[in-house]
Amino acid sequence: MTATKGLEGIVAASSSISSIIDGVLTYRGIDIDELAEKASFEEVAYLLWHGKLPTRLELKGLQEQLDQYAVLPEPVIAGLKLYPSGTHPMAALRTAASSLALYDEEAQDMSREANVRKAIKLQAQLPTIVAAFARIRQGQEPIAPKKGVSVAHNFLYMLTGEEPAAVAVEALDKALVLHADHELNASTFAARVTVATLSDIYSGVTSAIGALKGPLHGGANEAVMVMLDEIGSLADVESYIQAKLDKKDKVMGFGHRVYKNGDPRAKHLQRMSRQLGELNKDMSLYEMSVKIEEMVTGQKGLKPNVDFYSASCYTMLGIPRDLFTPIFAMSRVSGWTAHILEQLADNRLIRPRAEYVGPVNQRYVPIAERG
Ligand SMILES: CC(=O)SCCNC(=O)CCNC(=O)[C@H](O)C(C)(C)COP(=O)(O)OP(=O)(O)OC[C@H]1O[C@@H](n2cnc3c(N)ncnc32)[C@H](O)[C@@H]1OP(=O)(O)O
Ligand SMILES: O=C([O-])CC(=O)C(=O)O
Repeated sequence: MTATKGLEGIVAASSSISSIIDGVLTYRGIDIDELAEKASFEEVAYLLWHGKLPTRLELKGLQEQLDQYAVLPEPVIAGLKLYPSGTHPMAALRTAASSLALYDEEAQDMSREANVRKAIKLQAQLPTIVAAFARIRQGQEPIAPKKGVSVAHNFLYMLTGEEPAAVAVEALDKALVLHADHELNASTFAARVTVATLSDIYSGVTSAIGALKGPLHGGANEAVMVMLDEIGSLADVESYIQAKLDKKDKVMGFGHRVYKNGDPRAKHLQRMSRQLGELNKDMSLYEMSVKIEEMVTGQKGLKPNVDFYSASCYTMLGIPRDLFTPIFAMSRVSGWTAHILEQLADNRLIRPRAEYVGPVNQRYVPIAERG
């Protein structure tokens, strides 16, 4: 038995949710380029869960369910108020998402019908948690969700208490579409491993949030912004990035386990970053990002991934950098839950083997003889 480090190239599940074939990403067979231009996030979530685009009536039904479920149980809000100051929003989201199960009477109901309902509940509630926590940590009261508006609109409204600009809603909606699913990435795998023991959907999503938090995965979008803030200006990009490349340090937001010729989502976010810069009449973050890309791609051949240009986009939308990964989670929960439903529909425990590389033929030495 020989281990493959990081399971690179190992096919660990069959799935009909999203595919990456020859560098092309599809959700249920539809090219992400088309979905990014034409679909709303709610349509995409429905597509991921049900394998087909919704009719007008089905979309209306989903909107009504999202409206109904977006309100958090009072004890979950009370819990958010107890977290210590300085708690990272991803840690808060992980804990609060887990606590949702305590107040859902059907948390342990493993029927498909109940699990689809819980997928919609989680989709509705995660944005409310992120926005509520963002306000609570600043000493503000959370804002109740609005009915009849999109996830993107509602999130920006709950964050600021103001009606968001149409252009901001459109940009966030597209970002949510682009982040919704991505085959067997680390957090989705974590979700599938968890529910494959027949644990509940809340446990699966809690595992996934924990896996997304790390900077090699979803946490990279925040790390990109930390880097842009550290650099500070276009004039300082060259020396900063060159020093990183010379030391063989990783430049966050570049490289990918699967895409070697570029992440198809990055171009949409790059375009969005340029457009938001033009709109804000401040091209500095966009220009810094482009310069970083020129250097990293030029010298290392590494291309930007989904986390690179999303950082400048979210900042130009006025979103604090430690909310970037929670925003990723509030989109990806659609994909996680679609994968959980798929796993449970044809379940088998996920339990690979390890290649043992430790000592052999050792004996127990009584404690008195151990020196
Ligand atoms: C939503 C997402 O999860 S997208 C990914 C988000 N993560 C990041 O942006 C973090 C930065 N990128 C990385 O750490 C990696 O590219 C990962 C984690 C995405 C992929 O990792 P792996 O497939 O294991 O690639 P691995 O780390 O083995 O890299 C291969 C080589 O490219 C180098 N490399 C990979 N990414 C980078 C990077 N961002 N900056 C500099 N060098 C890099 C590695 O150092 C390694 O070099 P070596 O062969 O000389 O040792
Ligand atoms: O697929 C991966 O390994 C990471 C990624 O891009 C994602 O989860 O969107």
